[in-house]
Amino acid sequence: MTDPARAVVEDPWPAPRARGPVEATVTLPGSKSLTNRALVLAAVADGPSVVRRALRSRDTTLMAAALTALGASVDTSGEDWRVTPGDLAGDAAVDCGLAGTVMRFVPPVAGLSSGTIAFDGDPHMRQRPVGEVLGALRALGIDVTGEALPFTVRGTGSVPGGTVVVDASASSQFISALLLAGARYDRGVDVRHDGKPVPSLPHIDMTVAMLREHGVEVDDADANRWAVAPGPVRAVDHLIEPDLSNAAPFLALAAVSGGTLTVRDWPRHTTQAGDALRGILAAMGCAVDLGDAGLTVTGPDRLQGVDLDLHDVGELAPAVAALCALADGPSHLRGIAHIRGHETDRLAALATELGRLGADVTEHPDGLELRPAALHGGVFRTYADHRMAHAGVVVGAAVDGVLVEDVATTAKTFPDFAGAWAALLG
Ligand SMILES: O=C(O)C1=C[C@@H](OP(=O)(O)O)[C@@H](O)[C@H](O)C1
Ligand SMILES: C=C(OP(=O)(O)O)C(=O)O
Repeated sequence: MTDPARAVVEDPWPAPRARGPVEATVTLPGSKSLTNRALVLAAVADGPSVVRRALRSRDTTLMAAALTALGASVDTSGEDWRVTPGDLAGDAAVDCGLAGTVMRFVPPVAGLSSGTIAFDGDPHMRQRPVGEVLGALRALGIDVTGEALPFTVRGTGSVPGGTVVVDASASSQFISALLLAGARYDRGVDVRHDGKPVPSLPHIDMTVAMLREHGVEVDDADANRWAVAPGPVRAVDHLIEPDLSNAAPFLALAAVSGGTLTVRDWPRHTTQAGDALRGILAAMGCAVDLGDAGLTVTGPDRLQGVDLDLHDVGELAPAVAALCALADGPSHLRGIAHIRGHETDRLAALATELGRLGADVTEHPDGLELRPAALHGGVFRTYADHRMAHAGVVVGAAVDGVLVEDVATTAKTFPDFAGAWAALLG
């Protein structure tokens, strides 16, 4: 399959430097996690629906294409995407790209089709974990061949369902995947986790909340158990919130420049894990205010180091690590062994690339320690990881001569990120 993010990069991007306090208000594109859940739920629903202000990025267009391959009709021509469920009787191929949500959320839907569905993706996607999901689908009565990409799902038009035990310590997406389509299985699904603690729990809460919006009965009263009752998934329209995790580099810009940045339309109540940025930035010394204009962050004179457990919000680690590398005091980021299985091994990548720019970093099995050091320019490699690019540009805003390799990899979740970033820094 094609892998645009891995193209050889001749010209790394000179990350623009903040020459003074950045003062700006930004409107961010929609949430990847909300958009891709809304698309899956729409495809298994009992009628047509609309995903308003859908994020248009590589991960979400791959999801739309995957669901189309499975027989749904997804009209992505406007800002609001119209989804009409449909039955698939033939064979199909699904390109997962580097999208965890496509690789994990679509196979449980493929089990409901009546065809042979072949899954593959970018070269690195073959390394990312999915075997627990595939094993669970087999236990629920689906014919699945393979333990990782490439793998094949043979649907028979219905899935028995039932109780299944998985070890979701590598990714919360294993649980979300089994819940999203579970109501359409004959006996529903009763998913139990057995293993080290599940990371990114807010993302499972997001899945449960959205299922309930669709009229699906979910029992999550006990820790490490989620039961979805069999029944129809009601068609409902969704309005997608801005992507709060992708707000991280923008808010970080206020933090490192001593400026003030407002992200418009920041929800007062949300299931997005990225909302944790408010507490994280406050702990680093920023002034944080959630008001009618949105979320406003003002950077301090001196950025403080932090000791944080990011187990629930691992996807924020790259931008937070970049801030810690620029802080005045030592930092320890813990609880994030699972991010070694993200778009790249993020702990190794951050230790290597921040270290290359002069940061004093120690890599631990489950985190990073960073101590104050004088950073300098150089090439910051991104390993086809959008959030590595976010880390690189944050350092580049504060340090002369940082060149970010393959900044276009940000297209995974953010259209024209480099353009939006450059516009802020003039
Ligand atoms: O369900 C989701 O939308 C996500 C869950 C999390 O995955 P992990 O549990 O693998 O960290 C998160 O990091 C990812 O960016 C999006
Ligand atoms: C881990 C991430 O993505 P994915 O949905 O591909 O797992 C991420 O966006 O940080």
